[in-house]
Order: sequence, then structure tokens, then C-alpha cells
Amino acid sequence: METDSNKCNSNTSIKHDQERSEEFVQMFNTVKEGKATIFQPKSVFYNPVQEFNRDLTIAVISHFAREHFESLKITQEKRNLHSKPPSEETVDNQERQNHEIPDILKAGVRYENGLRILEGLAASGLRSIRFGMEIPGVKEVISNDFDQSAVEIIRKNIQNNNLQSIVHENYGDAAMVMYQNKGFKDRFDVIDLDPYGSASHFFDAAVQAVSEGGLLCITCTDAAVLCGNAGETCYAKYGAMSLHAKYCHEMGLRILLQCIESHANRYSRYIEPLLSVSVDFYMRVFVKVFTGQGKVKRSVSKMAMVYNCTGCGSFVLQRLGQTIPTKGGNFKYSPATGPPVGERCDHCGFKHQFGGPIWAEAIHNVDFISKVINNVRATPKQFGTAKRIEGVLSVMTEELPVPLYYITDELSSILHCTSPTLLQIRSAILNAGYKVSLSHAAKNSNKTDAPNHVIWDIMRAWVKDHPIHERHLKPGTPSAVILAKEPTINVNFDIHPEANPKSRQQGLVRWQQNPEPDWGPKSRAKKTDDENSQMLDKRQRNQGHRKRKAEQTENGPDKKLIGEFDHEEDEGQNINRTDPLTVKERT
Ligand SMILES: C[S@@+](CC[C@H](N)C(=O)[O-])C[C@H]1O[C@@H](n2cnc3c(N)ncnc32)[C@H](O)[C@@H]1O
Ligand SMILES: [Zn+2]
Repeated sequence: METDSNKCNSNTSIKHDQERSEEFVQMFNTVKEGKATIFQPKSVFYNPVQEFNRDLTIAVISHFAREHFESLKITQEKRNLHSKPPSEETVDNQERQNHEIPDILKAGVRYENGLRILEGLAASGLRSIRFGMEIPGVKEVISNDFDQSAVEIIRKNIQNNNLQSIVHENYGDAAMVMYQNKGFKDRFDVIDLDPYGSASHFFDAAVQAVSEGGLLCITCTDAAVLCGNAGETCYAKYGAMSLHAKYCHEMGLRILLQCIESHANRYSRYIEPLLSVSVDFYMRVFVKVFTGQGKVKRSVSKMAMVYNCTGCGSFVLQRLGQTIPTKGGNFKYSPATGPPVGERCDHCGFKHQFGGPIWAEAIHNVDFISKVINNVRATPKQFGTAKRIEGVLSVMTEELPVPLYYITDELSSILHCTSPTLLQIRSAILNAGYKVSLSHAAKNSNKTDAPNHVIWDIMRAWVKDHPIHERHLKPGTPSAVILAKEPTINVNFDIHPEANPKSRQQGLVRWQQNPEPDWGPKSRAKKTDDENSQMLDKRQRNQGHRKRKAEQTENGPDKKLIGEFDHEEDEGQNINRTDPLTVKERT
């Protein structure tokens, strides 16, 4: 029975709810991205620069969903061929509807046989909510974070966008959530990991918790580590030595793929990269994961070490293993033979650095990417960053599958000469009978199957036409040693008909536009006042701790040790994408 006091309480509570809701709206900014509108408190992470990352992910998963339903259809057709379908009456109507394989998939509708997606590190849930609203063919999105306040915001955002039937918030450690769902029936079709810094500590769980043929979407923002700024940290995190070479952005992607593959191999699984992108301040890879002991045996042959000349930057790959075809379509496996280089570089006489292992196979699936481009072109208004997606992905479809690249300006700077234009150097390579392409990871890059000596012959011929000052020919320097030799091939710089890549002819947005203020990886979200005062207490307690620790060491302060303490969180996040890529595209 309703009493007056109850009435009063319920009125008060309605009033409180309204006040709370108004307070809530005033406390937080609202952010609109794609179809989602979300509350975004300062204490929960948000980086608007990552819109490209989120748009691209939605474009990729949307096509993955289409393929998922196509394969369900094929399986169902095969099953129908071999067995008598149950009569209409025996199948419950609702059941049939839920499991139907529709011709046209809709977003924002729950499909019982659709994708189960986990966003392990969801912050405000923006990405998960966009998944729920924009990806057709979804069964469920679990939007997880281990920060209680973030989970609260996710819950509000789900309600606010009316997505309760598809998106579900979850509070937990991402690794634990994945371990708890690694059972055959519980695995996720798609796992998205988008942490601060490295994602490597999630790989072991992720490769187990993704379904057969499922998709991992992984960001690492510690690009500087992957690009050779701290090779020893890269080894600790990714099991490979990175090099600060001109091709470091692609090498970073290949280290990342190598690392995921080696984690997958421990569970008789292997990866197939769909798309690997190094843009802005981060790396992002999309890989499918499969199971197969036979295929896993080939993994070692897919890996290579890299010899990088410290004088002229020439590079040579050494595979770790060989896969040799035998009779009856079988294979035998053996260690690779080498080394492929002498003690000193053939071209300039300097020593080599040794990096890797890296993934030495294709990093993109061109067929898949072409379909993603077509879908984005068909709905140009869906994504705020559609133009950039089209541009970057188009360059990827043109990329040769050979690992790594030369940067034209770097070749010229070694020889202290002017640079050939993009069309001139590409023409010289093509006219010599080799292939060449750009890499999406660097302007003025030349991916080519031409051997190193051909590249240097082209540059020697260039210097003959564009002589350099004698002061640049100091004995023993790379330029003096390289230019002391005559070219062994006929070099022709006449413009080749295929020298100008299609993506360039079409004027697509292929490279990062001028960065806006605050561009870069964001550090952890700011703490509230309470959390700040707790941190201050801790800081005060620790004051002088490092100094005391350093003084205890026999040889005085160990800068490295202090450095590690100071920067562990942020290490590797400060990639300056203009280094070594400060170059404008040469025409
Ligand atoms: C970079 S933000 C995620 C951004 C989000 N994916 C987006 O697109 O806006 C990282 C989030 O991961 C959460 N996080 C960090 N480590 C975690 C862990 N082990 N398990 C779950 N969440 C974690 C943090 O609380 C933070 O909200
Ligand atoms: Zn050299």
C-alpha cells in the first residue's frame, strides 16, 4: 500500500534522479562520433585523433561480418544437400528467425548467429557502442574495462544509445576475461585490444580466446619501441630486436606480427594478416587466427632476421627456417643456411647491425582490403575519415609483398647528392627490370625486388649526372667507397609508364594531414581530486626513494635504472613520425 511518506519518498527520489541526471549531463562532455553520442568525463580516456583507428576497425569488422555470414550460408547449403531439412512444423518459429541467414545485414539489430565481439579495453565504450550501431550482423559486444568509473560510464552510454540488447558492459581485467572465455563454445569472433602503449601482455590470452578463423584487432602505441628507440625493451616486450632504420615503421609492424604468431604457435594456432597499418603514433594489425599443427610447422620459415648496414643502410634478410616441398604434397623442414652477408657490407665496407626476428611474409590481404575500400566508397558518409581510409588502404593494395623499403632521400643523403624524384627513381628501377611500390608507412619509400647492388648502381648513375663536391668523398666513408665503383647495369631514368602509382594519380589522401593541437598518444586519463591526493601522498612517501636507491649502488647513480623507473609507463609512446620521415613526397 502506498503511504504518504512513501509517496513523498518516491517523489523525492524522482526529483533526485532528475537532478542526478542533469548533474550527470553537466559534468560530462558529450562526444559524437559515427552514429554514437557518448558521455565523456575527463577521468575516462578519449583520444579524438583515434577516430581513424575506430572508423577503420568498423570498416574491417563489417566486411569480416559479411564473410562470416557468407560462410554460414555455404555451410548451411552443404548441410541441406546432405540431409533432409526438418519440416516446417518441427522448427520453432522464433528459433528459425533468429538463426536465419539474411541476404541483407542490418546494423543495430541482434543476430543470434552473428559476431560476438569483445572490446577488452573500452574506456567510455565509444568504440563498442559504434560497433553495436554501425556493424551489421552482430550478436553481442562485450565492452570491458578494469576501471569501475569507466564501466559506469559505459553503462550510461549503452542506455543513452538504446543498445541494451546488443552491447553489454563488463568490469574485469581484459586478460582474465579472455582466459575465462577460451573454451571452444565461449570464444569471441572478434577481439579488439586498444591499450595505452604495448598490447603484448594480452597476446597469450587473445590467441586462445578468439574463435577458429576469428579476428584480432590490436593496437600498440609504443611505436618508438617497435621502431628501434629501445631495442632491448622491444625484445623484452615482443621477443625481437627492433632497429632504428629508415624502414623501421614497417619493421615494427612485422615484429608485432611475429610476436602474435609465436604466441599463437604455442597453442597449435597461426595467424593470417588481413591488414597491418602504421600511421600517426601507433601500429594496428588485423589478423585472423586458425588452428593446424601442420601449418604451425611452417611458422619458423615465415620469420627472418635483418642485417642492416651501419654505413649505407643496405639491408638483407635471413630466414630462420626452410620449408621444402617433398613427394605427395608434403613438406620437410630444416634450418636455413647463411649468413647472407659477409662480415662487412659489400657496398660500403661498414659492419652490420642484427635485428629481428620479423614476420617476413605478406602483411596485408589485398583481396580483403580491396573489398573494404569498395564498401567505404559505397557509403562515403558513414565515416568521418573515409577519405583517409580510402587513401591509406589504396596504397596498401599497391604495396609489393617484399619486406621493408629504401627511402629515396636517405640514399641521397648517404651519397651527399640531390635526390631523384619519385618518378625518376621508380622509373630507373622499373627500366632495370624490377618491381617497385610505395609503402603506406613512409613517404618516398621504395619497396622493391631489386637487389641492393642495383639500387646503388642507380644512385651511382644519378651522381654521374648530378656530381657532388669532392669534400664528400673522404676516404673510408660510405659515399667514397660506394662511388669508387662503376655501375654494372645500364641505368635509364626515362619516365616509365608504370612509375606513377594509381593512388597518387587519383590524388588520394595517403599520408597524415597536418597534426592538430594535442596530436599524439594520450597518457592515462586524469585522476579525480581524491585519486590525485592519494597519488600525492604516495609521491611524498617516495620522495628521495630513487635517489637513496641510486646512492646505495657502488658506482653512484645508475641513470638507466632511474630512467626505467621514471618512464616505464610512457616509454615508447613518444614517436615522432617525422623522424625518419620528415620528407615531403618528391615529384
Ligand atoms: C587507450 S584506452 C581505450 C580506448 C578505447 N578503446 C577507445 O577507442 O576509445 C585504455 C583503457 O584500457 C583500460 N585498461 C587498461 N588495462 C586494462 C586491463 N588490463 N583490463 C581492462 N581494462 C584495462 C583503461 O582503464 C582505459 O580505460
Ligand atoms: Zn653498407
